[in-house]
Amino acid sequence: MSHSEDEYSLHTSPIGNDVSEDPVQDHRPRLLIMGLRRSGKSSIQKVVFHKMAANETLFLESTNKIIKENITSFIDFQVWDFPGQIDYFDTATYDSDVIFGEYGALIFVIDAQDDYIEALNRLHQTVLRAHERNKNLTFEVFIHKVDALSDEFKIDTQRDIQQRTTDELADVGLESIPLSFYLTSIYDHSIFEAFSKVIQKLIPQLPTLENLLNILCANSGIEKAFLFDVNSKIYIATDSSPVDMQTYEICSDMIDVIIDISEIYGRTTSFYQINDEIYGDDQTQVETNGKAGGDYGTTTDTANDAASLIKLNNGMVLCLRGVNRFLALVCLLRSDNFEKHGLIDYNFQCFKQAIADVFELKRRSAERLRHERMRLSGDVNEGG
Ligand SMILES: Nc1nc2c(ncn2[C@@H]2O[C@H](COP(=O)(O)OP(=O)(O)OP(=O)(O)O)[C@@H](O)[C@H]2O)c(=O)[nH]1
Repeated sequence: MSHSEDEYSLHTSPIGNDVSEDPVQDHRPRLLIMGLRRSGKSSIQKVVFHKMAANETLFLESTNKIIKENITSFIDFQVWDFPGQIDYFDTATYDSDVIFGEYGALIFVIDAQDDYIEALNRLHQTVLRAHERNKNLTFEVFIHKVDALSDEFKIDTQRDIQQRTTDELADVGLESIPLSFYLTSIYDHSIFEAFSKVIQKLIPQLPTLENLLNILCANSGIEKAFLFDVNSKIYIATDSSPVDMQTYEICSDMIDVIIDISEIYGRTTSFYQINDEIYGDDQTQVETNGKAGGDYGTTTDTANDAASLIKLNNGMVLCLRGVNRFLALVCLLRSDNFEKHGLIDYNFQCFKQAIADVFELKRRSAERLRHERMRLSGDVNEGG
C-alpha cells in the first residue's frame, strides 16, 4: 500500500478548486473522517494506514487543514481527515458538492469518554447535509476510545447513541438513512475490524470473494479464512462462518509476526537459512518460507509467493499464503486437516488464480472507465 498526501489550508479558496484534476484519482472511493476536535480522527488514520503505535498518538498535534491521502492498494481510495473545528458546510470556503459528491463512506468519530451530546448534534447535521448532496454515501459511526469503558458501559453507550441518532432522524422523516455503529479503540483490534467492515461495503466484488473463500474452506478443511490487505491489516473478505474476535485477532497478529520476522531475517540472511524452523517459544513453532522475507511490507512481486505456518499448542495451525502484491490469505485449521497439505496447496493455487481473474476483470473495467473519462474531458475541452 502506498500513500501520497495533499494538504489543504483552511484559508484557501473553496476546496473543490484545489483538488487535483486527474480524472481517475478524483473518482476513487472516498473515506471522509469527521468528528469533533480531539475525538481521535488523525490517530485512527495514523494507526491504521501508517502503522503508528497507539501510544505515539498522544503526541499528535491538532489538525488544522483538511488532509487528503491517496491509498494505493487492492482498491485505490482516498482518506480525507477533517479538522474538528471547521465548518465544512460553510459554502464560502468549501464546496460541499466536491467533498461529499463521490462514492464512499463518511466515518463520524465520537469520543465515548467525553460528553457526546454536542457530537450527536454535529453528527445529525452532517448526516442530513451530506445525504442531501449524495444519496449513495454510507454513514459509519465510530463510538471511539472505548478502551477505558467497562463492557456494560460500552453497550449502554452504544444503545444510547444509536437510539438518540435514530430518533433525531425519525423526527425529520429520514429514518431510512442507514447508519452503522461500531465500538472502536486504537489500543486493540477493534479499529481494524471496524475499518474492515467499512471498506468491505465499498468493494463490489465482495460476494464473489466470499464465495471463493467458502469454496476454499469447504474443500480444504479450513475452519476460518481471512483475506487481508497486508499493510493495513484490514480484512477485505472472510468466509461466511461467524467471525469471532479471538480468531480474527490471532490471524491479524500473524501478519505482524511474519512482517517482523521478514524484517529481521529477510534481506540479510540467505533464502535457505530462513527456511529452517524458528522457535517462537517452547510451545509454538513458526516456519517461514524465505520468500516472504523482506518483501512483505513492500509491494514487490515476490510477496506473491510468501508462505508461512504457525503450529499452535491447541492442535490448530495458522497458515498464511501471499495472494498478490497487496493481499494475503490467513487461515486457521486443525492440524489433522493440515496433513493433507498437498490438497490445500492445490486448492490454494486455484483460489489464487480465481482472485487474479477477479482483479484482472476489475482492472480492465477501470481502464475502460478511465479512457472513457479522458475522452469525455477531451471532448469538453475541445468544445470549450
Ligand atoms: N484512550 C484512547 N485515546 C485515544 C484513542 N484514539 C485517539 N486517542 C487520543 O485522543 C487524542 C486526540 O487524538 P487526535 O487523533 O489528535 O484527534 P483529532 O480528532 O484528529 O483532533 P483534531 O485534529 O483536533 O480534530 C490523542 O491524545 C490520542 O492519543 C483511543 O482509541 N483511546
